[in-house]
Amino acid sequence: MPEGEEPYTIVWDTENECILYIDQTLLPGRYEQMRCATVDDLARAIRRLEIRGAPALGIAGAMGVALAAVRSRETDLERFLDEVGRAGDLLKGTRPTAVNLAWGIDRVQRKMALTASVAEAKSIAVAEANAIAEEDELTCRRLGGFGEELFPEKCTVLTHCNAGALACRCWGTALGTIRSAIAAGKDVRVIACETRPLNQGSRLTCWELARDGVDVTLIPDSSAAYLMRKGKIDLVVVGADRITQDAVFNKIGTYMHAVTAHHHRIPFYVAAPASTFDLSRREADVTVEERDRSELAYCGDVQLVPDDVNVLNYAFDATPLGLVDAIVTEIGVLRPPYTESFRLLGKNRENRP
Ligand SMILES: CSC[C@@H](O)[C@@H](O)C(=O)COP(=O)(O)O
Repeated sequence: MPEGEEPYTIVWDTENECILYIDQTLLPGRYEQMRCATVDDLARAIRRLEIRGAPALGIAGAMGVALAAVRSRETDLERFLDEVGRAGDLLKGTRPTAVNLAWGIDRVQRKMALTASVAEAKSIAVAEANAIAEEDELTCRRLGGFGEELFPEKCTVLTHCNAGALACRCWGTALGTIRSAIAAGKDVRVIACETRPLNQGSRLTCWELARDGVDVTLIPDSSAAYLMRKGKIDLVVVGADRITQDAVFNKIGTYMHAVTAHHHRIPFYVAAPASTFDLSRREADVTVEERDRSELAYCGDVQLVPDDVNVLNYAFDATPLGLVDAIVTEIGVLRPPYTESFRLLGKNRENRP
């Protein structure tokens, strides 16, 4: 990282062989870099959403494998790889819907499996995790460049959750398209949905856009439909946690925006890297993460629901592809019919690591 610049969301600390990350649960009140030196610490940080957002989870998973590797005292290669494999499985279980986490873990483990010694496997693990992090920045900037072409010269864009710099190494996916449109001289205003119950929209999206001087306005999630009806939204752009053959998984509430945008004939776009595609699966094959009742039942120390009432807290929903007007990737903009676009994307991925 160039001196004087802000830290990336998540980086490998070469000197101390550990992970440094911005704790996203503290924002917007505190902007603090934390250290994570064990796989158990990393698993806890991911479960608590201190590290979150699909591409950032991909980097975290990759660095988690590197962490397990450098901390291991095992000298036999086979037993060493087994130990690192168990660490990978533990990390995969922390967030089952966001496919980038498993993707990052598998990619580093595949490279390690080709090595001839423990020492070589350790250095390959660190190198591959760093490569994934560096590629993420290039990917977001490329994706942003393709995405900005979808923006009119002057527009108001609605986004949900946080698919920004904090959800990646930097720049962002959905917010990357917004940043690229602004960098191209377009006049873009952003409407950020608060994203109940954990408020990634108000806490993170508003924080990072306001800091960049972007014109951003916060709304409750429930205002989106009315603003669309009043003609106040020109397009919607969101990120993704997993894209299957038939649906886009993203933060709970995304489907609601897609249906409403479709009703009002407002373009609904998804921005996601190729690593978020899971084209061997369909919507029905994917486990949607359910989170603790406390996230809905409390606001800080204040109880919001009686103890004996059931709470259902899905972290994500799935939007059928029929509601998605385009998917912006680092390879280009995919348009319906997606069967053909996905075939080309799959071919392109075969030629990459
Ligand atoms: C570029 S990140 C895209 C998604 O990961 C984002 O929109 C999202 O749903 C994140 O959910 P979270 O539960 O905060 O990890």
